[in-house]
Amino acid sequence: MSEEPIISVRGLRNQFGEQVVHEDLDLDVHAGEIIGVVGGSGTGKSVLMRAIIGLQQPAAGEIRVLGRTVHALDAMESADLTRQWGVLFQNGALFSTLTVAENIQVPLREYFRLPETLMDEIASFKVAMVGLPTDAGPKYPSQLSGGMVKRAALARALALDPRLLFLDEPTAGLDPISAAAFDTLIRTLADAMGLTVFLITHDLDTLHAICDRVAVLADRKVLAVAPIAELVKLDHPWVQDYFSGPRGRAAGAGHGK
Ligand SMILES: Nc1ncnc2c1ncn2[C@@H]1O[C@H](COP(=O)(O)OP(=O)(O)OP(=O)(O)O)[C@@H](O)[C@H]1O
Repeated sequence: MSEEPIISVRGLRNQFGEQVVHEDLDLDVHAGEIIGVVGGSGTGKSVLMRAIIGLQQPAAGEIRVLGRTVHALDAMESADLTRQWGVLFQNGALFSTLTVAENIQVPLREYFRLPETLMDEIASFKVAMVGLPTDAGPKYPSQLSGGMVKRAALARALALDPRLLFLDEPTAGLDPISAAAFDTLIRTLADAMGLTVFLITHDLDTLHAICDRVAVLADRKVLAVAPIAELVKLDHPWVQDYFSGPRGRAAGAGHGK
């Protein structure tokens, strides 16, 4: 693990009017890890992700990503940093009027002027990388299954070969078999590409299967960050309900824990 965390959040405060979502929140994410982010509905997982990628201006605190302070960059520095990460938003729809290949090329066109043949080669490579069949490239999103749409969106998020990947509930809405296959894909790609992954999920199987550590959001903070085996020992009502309730126990048992 590198000396400086890839993501470092200190004293973060986010609020909307009177509603304080985060207060004095700290979090470090280390290079090469898959960190799962969990918490009850409305605890601010998506807001935290949006703050880290610069889409939500915090009321206080500092966020550093890859050694740079996210909310203190000029437009060029910001663009330079932004291309180091890929994002799959919660309802991260593809552009419905573009084919899969064209969707993958959107971020490429934003940053580079490349010959069309090279664009097509890159799109084909990304399609293969996420385990889609070759003929998925010319298809429109409406012609794909839910699992294939997620893979295509992942291919788009990986278009610029990012160092960091942000995923907001990537397996939501998938059947268990497709979800497990998607988990495996994330782990395989993360290992192969040396990616650091910030993964918001409610899916206990995902946490057990692929996360190195899990951050629990509660009481406006990151309550704890640890491997699941340690987290389950935490004496906090939400943590106990979540990890040691029937679904948590079943997911743990399914992964030999
Ligand atoms: N742009 C916004 N304006 C006002 N309130 C917002 C905004 N974005 C988020 N919030 C509020 O911030 C809180 C945290 O929202 P967020 O979407 O981060 O929760 P979450 O933990 O990701 O929830 P879930 O698990 O249900 O997706 C919620 O109460 C939400 O209503």
